[in-house]
Amino acid sequence: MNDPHPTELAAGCIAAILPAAGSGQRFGSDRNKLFAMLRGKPIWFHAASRLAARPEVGRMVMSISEQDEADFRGPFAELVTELRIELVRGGDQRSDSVRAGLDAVANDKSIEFIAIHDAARPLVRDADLAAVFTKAAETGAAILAAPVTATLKRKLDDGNASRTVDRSELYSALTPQVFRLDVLRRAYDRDRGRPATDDAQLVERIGHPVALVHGSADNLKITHPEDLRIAEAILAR
Ligand SMILES: Nc1ccn([C@@H]2O[C@H](COP(=O)(O)OP(=O)(O)OP(=O)(O)O)[C@@H](O)[C@H]2O)c(=O)n1
Ligand SMILES: C[C@](O)(CO)[C@H](O)COP(=O)(O)O
Repeated sequence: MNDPHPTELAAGCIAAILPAAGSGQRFGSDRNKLFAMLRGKPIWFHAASRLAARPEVGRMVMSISEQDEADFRGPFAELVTELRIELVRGGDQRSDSVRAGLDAVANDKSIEFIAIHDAARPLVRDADLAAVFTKAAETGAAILAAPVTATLKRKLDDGNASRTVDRSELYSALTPQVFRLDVLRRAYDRDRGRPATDDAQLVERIGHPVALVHGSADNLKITHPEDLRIAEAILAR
């Protein structure tokens, strides 16, 4: 049941970290996929502006690659300033990029929570942001997640056989993933570099439960070129 008295988050108590230092291999462009334009603005700007619009978000930190620095400090500089984004250097793995953002805010006494949001997810809904922020305030760790709707198969042998997987308790993890600062700091301090494709996995490893908050399926991650066309169609509604 939804808590009739959700925990209120103080204005400015969240630092948003946007990992934007990936190589976009699956997108197949010679530039960062986050520079692709969506209704006149780059993908990263759509993602960042939705977080920046929330009153709970007091700091915006984006992890960028060395090769993209000239773009963010040149043609994109006005947009970066408009959203008061602090740029930090990302790393080889997504978690290295998140850690760089975490290090930038770790000693800021005004920050109680960290919201990590893929800069590749331009369509996150404001209502979903409010819901995952509220749940994180209640539990210390919460992520947006969408129930799996397709029938899932596990590949057997070389793919010439398969088995159906029970999907009844399965969700696709989305972002933002929101954690109390001390929880995420502890998870990253304990991280010994084992692969992790999201931050919730690191928090699970220190034994802290991570709550799932129903997220809209249109909070898609721009991964392949066709995802951009889907995003354009959604915004054109
Ligand atoms: N070392 C990395 C890898 C990924 N990311 C960011 O994490 C988000 C989700 O990653 P993904 O969609 O996989 O982006 P890429 O890693 O760039 O894509 P690919 O796996 O196709 O190369 C993206 O905003 C990406 O820029 C990052 O900041 N640092
Ligand atoms: C964090 C994430 O978006 C949750 O689904 C996903 O794990 C990112 O994976 P990627 O391979 O870095 O895109």
